[in-house]
Amino acid sequence: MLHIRGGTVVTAERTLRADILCDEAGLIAQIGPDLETPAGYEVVEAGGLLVMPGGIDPHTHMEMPFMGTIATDDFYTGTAAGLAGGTTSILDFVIPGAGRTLLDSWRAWRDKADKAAADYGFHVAITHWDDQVHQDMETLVTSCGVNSFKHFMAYKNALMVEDEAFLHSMRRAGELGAICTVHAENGDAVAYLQKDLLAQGRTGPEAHPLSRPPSVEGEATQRAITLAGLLGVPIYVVHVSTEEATNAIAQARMNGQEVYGEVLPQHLVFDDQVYTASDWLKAARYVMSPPFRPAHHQKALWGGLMSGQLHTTATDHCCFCKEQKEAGLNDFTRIPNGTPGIEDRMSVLWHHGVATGKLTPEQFVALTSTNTARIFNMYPRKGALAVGADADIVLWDPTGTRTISAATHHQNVDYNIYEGMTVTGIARKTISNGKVVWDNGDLRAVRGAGRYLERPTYKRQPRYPL
Ligand SMILES: NC(=O)NCCC(=O)O
Ligand SMILES: [Zn+2]
Ligand SMILES: [Zn+2]
Repeated sequence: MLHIRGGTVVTAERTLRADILCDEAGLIAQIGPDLETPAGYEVVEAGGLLVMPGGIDPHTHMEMPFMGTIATDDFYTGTAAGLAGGTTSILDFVIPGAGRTLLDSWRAWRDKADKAAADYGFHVAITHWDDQVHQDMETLVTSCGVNSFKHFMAYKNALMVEDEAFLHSMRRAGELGAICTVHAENGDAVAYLQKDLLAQGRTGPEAHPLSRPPSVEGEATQRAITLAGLLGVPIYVVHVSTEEATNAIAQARMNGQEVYGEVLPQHLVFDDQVYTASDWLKAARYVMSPPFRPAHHQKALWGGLMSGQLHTTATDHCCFCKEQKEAGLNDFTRIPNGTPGIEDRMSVLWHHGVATGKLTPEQFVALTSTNTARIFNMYPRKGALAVGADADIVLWDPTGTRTISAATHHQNVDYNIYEGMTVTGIARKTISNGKVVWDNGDLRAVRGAGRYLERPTYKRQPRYPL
């Protein structure tokens, strides 16, 4: 039981001086100025610190089987690293293996995630369509606490979903009160360009962004929005990385369509120059999809976040070590796609967003926690500092600094994309379900302490006639 004393509470709506009491059940019991410390409560001094809802990362891939290998951060190490950076919940992805049902796959992910140190929920990927998928979607929604499904328009011959199956899935999700999310890149175009580049002898990581130019994302984003619009269902676009996609989302919203966009901090701070490194491994470590873009796209992403046309920040945390990346030494299309970052999302966004004056602290809370909780129907249990909410809280030092390095990070991966970046804005203490789990450098993550987040459905009416 904790008494968080003397801090400045920041929510997505407002900033005020207040104390917070966290009870035995790990819930917020009281918020107010100058509270008395009840008997048996430990005092956590928060003077000079901001007290904010714990971060929620809506896009991670812990121990994901992908491109012939498995991402190295598992549900324990990955969520523990998140706690060190102020993130107290994640939404990960169930990826159905070949021949496995959605339900079996969901159970397998539940087993894997049992060791998580922080709370977690799942989006479930739909990669094809048949009667079993139709049935399992209902079971997942009604009995398994799943209210979101994922669609990959890229990764042809692997995870890619055809438009017809995507439409079936969106209609079904709409009927069930779930939301569809989408990785928007034209997978056919990517496969075509990859083949072309390899035929030209372009085998190195510098060919990766050439195989997935911005227009490939722009087209797929527009297509996803169009298909969702045909059915009158909401759509959430993951890892928006281009001006084209940002504009498509903003335009659709202006037309009254319910469209959400997610941004990764790495797309806000790195450009396509990362692929020009003469050291192969250095460039390969930045191979992720969508790739890093020419610098002008960053301006559009910041603008989208600042104006409210883009809504959440995530990491797409997906770790592959040197030996795994080296699978693509002679062929860039075999480099496992993915970059780490769960530990650094909040600091990088504060440093480049709030400390530079682009975002207010309240917007920071909205973009790192509250909007995700609202979109994926976890609010106000998550994403809020309110009586009755889970006591997932970060005590944030807005002027504290740290230099990011693989030598000191807690992620189970042998590099850090932000290596050497000194950031202002750090998590001094992280509280997960009422327990201090990160205390100024001391990580006290508990294996298995994380709980599965059952997310109820939305009560929505389609906005257009089906
Ligand atoms: N993003 C990435 O490169 N790897 C993880 C899978 C995905 O989200 O596309
Ligand atoms: Zn993706
Ligand atoms: Zn992803």
